[in-house]
Amino acid sequence: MGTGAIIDGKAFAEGLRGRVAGAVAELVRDRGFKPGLAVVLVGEDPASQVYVRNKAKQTVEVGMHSVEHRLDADTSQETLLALIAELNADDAVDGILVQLPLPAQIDSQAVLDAIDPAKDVDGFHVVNAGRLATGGAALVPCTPLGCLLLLKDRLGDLSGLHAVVVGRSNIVGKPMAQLLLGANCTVTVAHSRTRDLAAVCRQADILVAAVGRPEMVRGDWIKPGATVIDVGINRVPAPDKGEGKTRLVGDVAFAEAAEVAGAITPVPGGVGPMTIAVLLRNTVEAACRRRGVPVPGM
Ligand SMILES: Nc1nc2c(c(=O)[nH]1)N[C@@H](CN(C=O)c1ccc(C(=O)N[C@@H](CCC(=O)O)C(=O)O)cc1)CN2
Ligand SMILES: [Mg+2]
Repeated sequence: MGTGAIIDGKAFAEGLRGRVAGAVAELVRDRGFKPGLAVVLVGEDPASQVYVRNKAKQTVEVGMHSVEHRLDADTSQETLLALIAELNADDAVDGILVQLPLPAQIDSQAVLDAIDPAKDVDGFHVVNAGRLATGGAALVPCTPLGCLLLLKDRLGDLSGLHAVVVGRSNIVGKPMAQLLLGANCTVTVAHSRTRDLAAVCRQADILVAAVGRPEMVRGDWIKPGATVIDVGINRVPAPDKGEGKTRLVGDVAFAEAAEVAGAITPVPGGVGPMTIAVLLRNTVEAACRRRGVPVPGM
């Protein structure tokens, strides 16, 4: 097997943002409303600050209304819930996103479940998770939906393929498994306690790695020709770049895996950029559904 093709998530995300911008322009022109997204950041986590800034910037770039709320790290759950209630009631806000992780004094799921499910553009509310699991009209978590879009773009029909998802988080692993089931894959969910994980991965036509362990999935875990989606974003020391320097790596040992895979997403530039592009798409979808307007093709 030669070197696998690189799946360019950055380019795909750029195309998706262009289609979202087209849909927003159409809604403004023909329906007289502009979708709006509110992002909420609690605390000063540097990575979260970057993500929230990029979300607000890209919201404006596609022509939508953007609202940003930054709260201190010691904000109480009560204060955060009061802000969510305000945003739920604000008609200019179609989507509400609370950046994760939240500080330890806050019960994350309680906050996520306080968001109006119709405005839950992250798809983390228990109602949207339930709808996704039962085939209803859900708002779907952005990262796994981004992975599915990349897979369909690469492979077309996924019916009958064996997909192995490594990781069982509510944010990626579980919704990813639901989406792949919905696309008629045979799905295995593996995790840190799975016995002979390498052998399980070797059965995969589609391998999705979402464990948060740098370069855990090795080249010899991959079936020749498989499509590999690497959700991991791990910052590791890079002494070769100089003292104290770091670099980003995924959950997959990229160079080894690319030798065996049919196609693979890189880190950075693979799944990561899809997350925000899908968030914008979900916001348009939420805005249209709330108003009973057909969702434009994106
Ligand atoms: N409420 C949410 N919180 C978090 C989510 C989420 O979807 N909703 N996902 C992640 C963080 N995230 C967005 O919030 C996110 C992660 C990564 C990227 C991205 O573009 N990554 C780049 C590399 C960026 C870098 O240099 O650090 C890439 O992979 O190419 C965008 C968004 C956790 N929290
Ligand atoms: Mg917590």
